[in-house]
Amino acid sequence: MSQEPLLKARGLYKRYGKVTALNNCDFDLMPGEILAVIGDNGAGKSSLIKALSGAVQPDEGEITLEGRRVQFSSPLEARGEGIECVYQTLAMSPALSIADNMFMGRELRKPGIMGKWFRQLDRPAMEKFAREKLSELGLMTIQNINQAVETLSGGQRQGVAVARAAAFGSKVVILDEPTAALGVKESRRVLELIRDVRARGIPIILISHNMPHVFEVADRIHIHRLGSRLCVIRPQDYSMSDAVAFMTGAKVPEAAEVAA
Ligand SMILES: Nc1ncnc2c1ncn2[C@@H]1O[C@H](COP(=O)(O)OP(=O)(O)OP(=O)(O)O)[C@@H](O)[C@H]1O
Repeated sequence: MSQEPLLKARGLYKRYGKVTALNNCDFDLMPGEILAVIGDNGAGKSSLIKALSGAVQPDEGEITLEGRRVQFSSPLEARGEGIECVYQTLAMSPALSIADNMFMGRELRKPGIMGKWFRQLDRPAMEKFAREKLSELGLMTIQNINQAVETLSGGQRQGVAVARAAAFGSKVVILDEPTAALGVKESRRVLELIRDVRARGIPIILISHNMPHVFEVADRIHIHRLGSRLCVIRPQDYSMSDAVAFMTGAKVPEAAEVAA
């Protein structure tokens, strides 16, 4: 690798009692790439992305962003550094509108003399921003920005979550199983969104069990096994069954594959 990783982790450990979810785990995300993270159930994929996005704090190890050491004590801190994560369980407020959901926790407020949290919400500005972002990402099938999220289809909801991450994730967008609950058409749209985000120069970490999706969009595939990175492969060099064999331990990668 000639370039420096944008986001890098070395020697991460995360223990939950007797379970070691991350076991001396390394990780590299290169600028502008779609990196898929795959692994068996319980391999530690979610623990890894939670550590990278501030949702859990590793017990040991080091994370660097653009060469600078970072320690996130919450997802809010990671967001402040431009790392946005869409978790498996979409963190949305169903009763709130699309625009409100896009801004959750960082609402725009009108200027005024009062303290920040007492100032009036700037609804027109938030709606304008949400509309612009959704249209940038080709999500204008959503007609009404004030529509409650609970009235959207699964695909539209996922689209809003991805749009939110893409809008605010200035450095890294992390998507945990973004197509898991979706139909064929809706999955397609989310895969297109992922490519759109990359086209804007923002790298994406995609956690997925869906091998065809992974092989379709990923530039590289990080294979996670027993709490750490087993190897990194390029989809054009291996078949899906090779990847599954690595994941499950049925096949052991060569040294060269580990360093890819
Ligand atoms: N909060 C927690 N408390 C206790 N154990 C946990 C916790 N979170 C994760 N684990 C354990 O850590 C291990 C790794 O879990 P993790 O969710 O990271 O795996 P995963 O690869 O994302 O799995 P899946 O594909 O099934 O979502 C598992 O054995 C899991 O039971």
